[in-house]
Amino acid sequence: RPEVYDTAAIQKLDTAHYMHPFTDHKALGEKGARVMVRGEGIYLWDSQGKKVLDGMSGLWCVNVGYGRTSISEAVYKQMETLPFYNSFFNTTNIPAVELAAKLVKISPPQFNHVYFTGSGSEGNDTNLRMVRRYWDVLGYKERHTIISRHNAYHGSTVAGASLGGMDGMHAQGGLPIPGIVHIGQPNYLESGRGMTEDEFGIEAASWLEKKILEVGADKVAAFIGEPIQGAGGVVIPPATYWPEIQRICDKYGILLIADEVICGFGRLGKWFASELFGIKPDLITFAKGVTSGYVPLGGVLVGDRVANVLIEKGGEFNHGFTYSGHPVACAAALENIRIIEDEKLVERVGSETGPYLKKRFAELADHPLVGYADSCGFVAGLNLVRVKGATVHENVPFDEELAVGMVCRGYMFGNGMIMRAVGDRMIIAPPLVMTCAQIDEMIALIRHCLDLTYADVQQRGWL
Ligand SMILES: Cc1ncc(COP(=O)(O)O)c(CNc2cccc(C(=O)O)c2)c1O
Repeated sequence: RPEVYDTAAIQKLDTAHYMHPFTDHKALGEKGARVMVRGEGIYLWDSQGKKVLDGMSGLWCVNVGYGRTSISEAVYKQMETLPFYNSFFNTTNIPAVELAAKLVKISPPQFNHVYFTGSGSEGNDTNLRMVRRYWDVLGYKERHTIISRHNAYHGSTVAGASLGGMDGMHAQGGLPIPGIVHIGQPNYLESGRGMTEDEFGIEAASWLEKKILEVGADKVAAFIGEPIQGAGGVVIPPATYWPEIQRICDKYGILLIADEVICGFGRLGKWFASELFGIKPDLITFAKGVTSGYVPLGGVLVGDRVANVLIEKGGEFNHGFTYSGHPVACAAALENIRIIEDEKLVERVGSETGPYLKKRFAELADHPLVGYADSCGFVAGLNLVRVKGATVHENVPFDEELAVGMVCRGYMFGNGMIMRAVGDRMIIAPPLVMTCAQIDEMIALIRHCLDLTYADVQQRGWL
């Protein structure tokens, strides 16, 4: 491809024909989209030759970094032999079988079966149908309700968006669908005032038991949660939260679904975050990091408790997708996982680069704009505040409509760094291949952009 691109022409066509996800199309049309053309390692280039450090791994997914020719070679080879075949009608294909076996090997011991989909949303739609089918087969026809959390993100299909707790999504399309209810999120900053983190973790988990008793335990099928909420702004729960959630699920016999679309495949320093948080989920949703985003793939790790009932007593499970077990996507995933293993990326994030990122990122809390900074493995977030208080609960936020997070994001993008703004919370989820030296480079870039943002809001009189 030419190094020089006619950006204006591409933007014109883009605005004329391409409706982007989660986008105000008209507003975007007025300024034109940034055209990304190449990736290498942790960097991206746009059509105007600008290089940018991809602090978000694309969309939380490019765990092995860009430019992995061994993945494109594996995809090319598979394309050349069997570019597609389905797994309906008693057929299968080798990459899907090998990937299922591989996922069983690297996942916690209760998982011996895998269900493939094309995305994380489809994975959560599969979860909803699976857990309801499980209880039906066992004769508990009433156990159909799934409990989730406010501000959770579980996808954008009707079930995925309903399982999610994003009000803006529910408002478009009459969601949530019946049988899905939400409890508060374990956000210490937001709701933990007057409690220690550990006390708040127990309190937040108790909201699940309250909801179960409100709905009626005999009507609850499952609880779903992200170990760490990603799109909701990197909400890292207190250490006491998940073990208490597990205890409550066990007490009422409720299935536990861990949505690890972001947290899986090494991002938190374990193959799966459930191991880190001391929970034993019955189902794990995965996508993103399974192929590092090179080819769309998602699915569900199906624990023995559910698999055995569906397999031994369920007969035909009437669910599935054209691209379930897609051979090319599975071939990409197999090579992606081989790279993660070969380069020991999970161990590196767990014992070297994750702790280093934690240390360096925490230093940003000394910046006058930063009221709180926290991280876990390779996800991190910091809060931009107008006034820093003596404690995190005494920080004074900016007025929401000033959208200081977007001002900061603008400086980041303009200075060669991609950092996501969720309100005034700035988050990163960098590629797992990042070295300590590159972490230093990223922190320096973030600090520089915080300085620019600070000068800007000072000049506007917003402080
Ligand atoms: C935890 C979780 N579960 C399910 C999905 C849905 O996966 P698919 O997109 O492949 O259907 C996700 C996806 N996560 C996601 C998707 C789009 C935007 C953002 C953001 O942070 O703005 C995050 C996710 O983060």
